[in-house]
Amino acid sequence: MDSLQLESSNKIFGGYQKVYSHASSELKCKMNFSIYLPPQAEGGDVKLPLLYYLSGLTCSEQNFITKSGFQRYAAEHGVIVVGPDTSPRGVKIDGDDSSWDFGVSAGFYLDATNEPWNNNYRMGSYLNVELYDLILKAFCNVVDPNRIGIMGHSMGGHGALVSTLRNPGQYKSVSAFAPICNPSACPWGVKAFSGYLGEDKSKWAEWDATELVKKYNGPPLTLLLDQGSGDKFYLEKQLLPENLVEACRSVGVPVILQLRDGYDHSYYYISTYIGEHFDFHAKILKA
Ligand SMILES: N[C@@H](CCC(=O)N[C@@H](CSC=O)C(=O)NCC(=O)O)C(=O)O
Repeated sequence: MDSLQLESSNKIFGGYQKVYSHASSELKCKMNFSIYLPPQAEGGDVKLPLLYYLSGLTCSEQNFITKSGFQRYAAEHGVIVVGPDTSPRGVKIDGDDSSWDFGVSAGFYLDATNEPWNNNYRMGSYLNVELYDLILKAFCNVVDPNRIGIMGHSMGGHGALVSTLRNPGQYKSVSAFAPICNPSACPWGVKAFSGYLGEDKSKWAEWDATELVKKYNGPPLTLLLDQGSGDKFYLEKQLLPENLVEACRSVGVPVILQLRDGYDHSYYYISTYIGEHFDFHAKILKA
């Protein structure tokens, strides 16, 4: 683990919540990620399932580990959980900090093709290749490479869905809280995709779950979508889960949409249902 620097380590529910930093070659900057090692990882003689959690706009790796309470469920199920940051950090591109929904902490888990973003904003390759390989190598004694799933929230829900649909078989289970389901058709997505990918909408479709699912040709997959009915971003049509459900149904990809009465977009909502998502993933990853 020479290339990893331990930033923090705290005991919680019998395991350890750690944060590491490393130099990313894709993003050309120093990045943090979190990893929860449940008590079952102690000793390193059992290989455990791994879940990625992708956070939303304005987040770092800290929001999920301090606010969701997921460690209780990860410890119960014996699942390792990794949480990357949401964008490159400290690369200083003009305009990267002028709004909260584009640039810093808003990397959208894609590979930018438009200048000046294309040099650093490569979160798609960072997550699905660089960090993925680094985790398998650095934690090879405890991670089972055949039992990896992914989940996320909002922009991170979009990231979880597109990562799964673009890389068939890499993630065996997927779920999302209040995901941005059809970014080509909502204000957040139009702003991000115009900036990172340019105006050619055929490139947008490559990073849009509602478009990708229509062409999915991989192992059987059930998408678990979770949505609070009182979420202001849902009501403002930033999230559009119904579009993804309709696309799934049109091609026969199983999808579950859980509508949660009165819940908003916050970590109060996520912490209420995170246990159900661990049950969903554990059932698939431990089958
Ligand atoms: N600043 C915004 C609200 C930002 C916000 O709600 N961010 C969400 C993710 S939104 C989609 O990706 C979040 O997870 N925030 C972090 C948290 O700890 O709650 C506004 O002004 O509305």
